[in-house]
This record gives sequence, C-alpha cells and structure tokens, in this order.
Amino acid sequence: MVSFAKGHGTKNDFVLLVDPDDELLLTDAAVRFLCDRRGGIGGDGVLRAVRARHVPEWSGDPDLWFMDYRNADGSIAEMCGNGVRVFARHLVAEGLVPAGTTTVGIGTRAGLREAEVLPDGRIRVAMGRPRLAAAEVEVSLAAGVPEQRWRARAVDVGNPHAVVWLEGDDLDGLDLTRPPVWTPREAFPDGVNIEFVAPVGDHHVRMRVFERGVGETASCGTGTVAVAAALADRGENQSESTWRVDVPGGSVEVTLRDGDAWLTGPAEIVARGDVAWPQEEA
Ligand SMILES: N[C@@H](CCC[C@H](N)C(=O)O)C(=O)O
Repeated sequence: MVSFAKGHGTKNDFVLLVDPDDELLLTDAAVRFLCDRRGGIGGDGVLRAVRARHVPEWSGDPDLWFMDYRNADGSIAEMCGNGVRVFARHLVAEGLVPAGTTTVGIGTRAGLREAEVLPDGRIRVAMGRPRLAAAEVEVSLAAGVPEQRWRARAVDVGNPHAVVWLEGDDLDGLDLTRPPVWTPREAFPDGVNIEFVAPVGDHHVRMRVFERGVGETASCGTGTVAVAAALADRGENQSESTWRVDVPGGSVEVTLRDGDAWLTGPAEIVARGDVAWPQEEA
C-alpha cells in the first residue's frame, strides 16, 4: 500500500504522492489507475513530490521539492498552476517544509516556482513570464462547422496554450466533450491546452478549458495566466494589471507586472489514505 492525499484548486483535482527518494515506479498505467474516477481514486492528474536531486533534468537546488506532474492519461506536462498551489499546501500541511514556512520554492519542469501562503489562506505563485506568439492559430470544435471556428492566441506559460476570445458565442453552450482541433498542426507538435473566454466586466472574464492529456476540467491555472496575458496584450500597454478569471470550479486572480505573472487562488487537501499500488501488466 502507498499513502496518498487528494486535493484540488478550484476543483482541478489531483492525487498527491510523497516519494522523497524516487522509489515509486510511476508508470503511465499507474497514473491512469490513480486518476480513474471509478476504478481508482480519481483526479485530473498526479502530483508526485520527489527531492529535486533525483530529477535528471533539474539543475537548480538539489534539496528543493520537485513537482513531478502527470496528466490523467499518464502524459507528462511541464507545469500546472492549480497543482503547484495544492502541492505547496500539501508540503506545509505534512510538515515537509520547516514549521512556520510561508514561502516555498518548488522545482518544476518549467523552472523554479515560488508559492506564498497568504494570510487569507489562498496561495500566490510566481508563474514566471508568459510568452505570446506573434502568429495566430485556428481552433474548431466540430470539423466543417464554420460557425464553430475561431482564431486563437498561442501563449507559452511553461506549457502550451491557445486562447480563444468569444465575442458573441455562448460559452456555456460549447460542446467540449470532444477534443478541439487546431491548425496548423505544427503550431503545437506536443499538443495544447485550449481556453475559451467570455467577458464579464472590467478585467473580469469567464473561462472553460479543454486540457491536453485530460479533457474538459473545472479549472486550469496556467490557462488563466495565458488568458490574462493574451487579454492584456489586446489592451493598452499596461505595465500592471490584475484579472479575475471565473472557471466552472471557482475563481482565481492573475496579476501581470512588467511581463511577469502571479496566480492567486485556493488550494485544499480533502482526503488522505492508502492505495494498493497497481501491479505492472506482464
Ligand atoms: N491543470 C493544470 C495544467 C495541467 C497540465 C496540462 N494539462 C498540460 O498538459 O499542459 C493547471 O492548473 O495549470
């Protein structure tokens, strides 16, 4: 049996494993089992906490905790904005960082991320510098339906995103049960997370997302950062702006300052337990 915790950030939910010495064999099949909502525990992804010294691609502080993030289908992603808040909450709750710690450095495949526990309980993460691509891509939901085709802005937040701004279309009416299609395909050779955004008010939008390796989720933290960066770029040249992004699972805040981004939102641990580790198929 292996100990796990279950947590979520705006209902983007994760199975958490603590594996300081890199002893768990976290295969794609094991991830799919853990994320299975009927046969396993259930989650949009797995967050494995391993000491950074065991991660070959990490060249920073070896004593940091590294967030080994996997999508529900077993694929690896560079970064997860909701996950990193939940990960920080777990490190603090489990005493895996010194008592009294409020700011935690976390290694990720997208680089170092600093997470700060705020007095109101939310967690703010320094998300680095989102990169906007000059070229636009086209996104469609149903091949051949002209009214379900939009231009999207490509934004890199460590992981890839395409942001679709819906002028008049009904966000709630979109069918996200099947993966959206993008062209040109070469724009995202490793796949992409696709955000659909509708206006609510001044610096306030609503978003739905189809995540690479998962499907539609209730929230995507890196997606909200991509949305804020894309919208800020449409407006006047502001050095600082804060955006409220409502998602089906709640609400987060993104601040952009001189090109860097901070993501603030809730992070909850809701369960702890033991799980039978899946046997490898022969
Ligand atoms: N839900 C996450 C993003 C998880 C990774 C994504 N599916 C990818 O493959 O890039 C978030 O909160 O950012």
